Amino acid sequence: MRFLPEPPHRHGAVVHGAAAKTGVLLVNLGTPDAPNPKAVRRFLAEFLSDPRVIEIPRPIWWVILNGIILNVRPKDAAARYASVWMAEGSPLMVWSRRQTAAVDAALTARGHAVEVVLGMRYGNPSLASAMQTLRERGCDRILVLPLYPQYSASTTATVSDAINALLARTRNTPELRFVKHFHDDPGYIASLAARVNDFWEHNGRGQKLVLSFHGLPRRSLDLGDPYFCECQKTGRLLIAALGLTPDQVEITFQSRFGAAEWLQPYTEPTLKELAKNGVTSVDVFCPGFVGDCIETLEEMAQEARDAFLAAGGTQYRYIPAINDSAPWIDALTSLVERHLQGWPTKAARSPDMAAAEARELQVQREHALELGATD
Ligand SMILES: C=CC1=C(C)c2cc3[nH]c(cc4nc(cc5[nH]c(cc1n2)c(C)c5CCC(=O)O)C(CCC(=O)O)=C4C)c(C)c3C=C
Ligand SMILES: [Fe+2]
Ligand SMILES: [Fe+2]
Repeated sequence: MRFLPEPPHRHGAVVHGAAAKTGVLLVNLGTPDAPNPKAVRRFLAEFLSDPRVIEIPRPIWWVILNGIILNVRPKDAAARYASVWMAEGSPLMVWSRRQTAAVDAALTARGHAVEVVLGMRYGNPSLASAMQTLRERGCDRILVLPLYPQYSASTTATVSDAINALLARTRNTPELRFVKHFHDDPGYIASLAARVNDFWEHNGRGQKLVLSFHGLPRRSLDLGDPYFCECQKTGRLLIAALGLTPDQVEITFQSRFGAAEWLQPYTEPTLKELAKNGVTSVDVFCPGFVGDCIETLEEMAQEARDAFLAAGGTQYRYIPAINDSAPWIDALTSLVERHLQGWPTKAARSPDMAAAEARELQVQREHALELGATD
């Protein structure tokens, strides 16, 4: 077993971690580095090789992935990514970065001295680089918060898998906490409701509100994954917060991938059905995505719109995700704060103490160099 290099530290009289800090690692799925087939292929190869995502026996899946999917999908997906790419990059990256910076600032404003970084499960910035950043900043306690409100093995559990795999190669491991989900968090629900109400205030209300969640293979539900039920609960709570009745809303599942049955009802067929049944205007919102990304901006705001209008609908409006809206940043900051309870996070250090810590860090670096550290 080869261990990852340890950052500079000191033995003996100085207690390890005397100046240990608390880190917060926000994690999202990840996205290609560029909207071109090569970058998309690299991203999809990593993502779709994860056995938590595709639960098909490896030899069979390897042939399908490398023989078909990675030859066909990147070109088409690159064009779809290009259609939503922002000046600063992929929407998922842009919103994740803004959320990270905003939570960092909000925690500081609330008096916490913690390090907040962003890591992506696939692609960049990798979880390895994010964990390394936290180590270099002296974090010996780390709170990991996957930015998925609803737990699923294919999204949330694979984050803890990856972090634990990194720690399995680390000698001096940090103290760790994982947030499992926040599908029923009152602050999250309130920020969803605020987004929808705000949209309606400015644009009026459509006949139906469609709440579309990312899908999963139906089999995951049968095997005990709570994702489906958590989506339903988020939907129920949001409907209540909006003061609506269930008949004014459809809860659906999008982004079906592959030939197997996925969670139902499917979003696009439901939209077509609504149009055929005389519903002419719909408002579409995706509560499971805390930031807009290709799945919302391309699939929901473009593809699904075309399908609804082609089926006879006349007005289709996509309501943007909660992104960096003030209520959501506030809710996310409170969520972090709550999960940090019991860990020292306050910046209650005098300038003298800060100077002493800086000197100590310098001594530790020199000491490590004497010992021949190379990192
Ligand atoms: C919100 C939760 C998500 C679940 C659950 C989820 C499951 C899941 N996804 C795929 C396949 C793909 N997903 C893709 C993009 C994508 N998926 C999520 C979130 C969930 N996925 C996000 C936030 C994104 C956007 C990434 C971005 O760059 O913006 C893609 C890539 C896009 C495409 O080619 O269509 C695939 C493929 C599976 C198989 C799965 C569960 C088994
Ligand atoms: Fe040491
Ligand atoms: Fe997905």
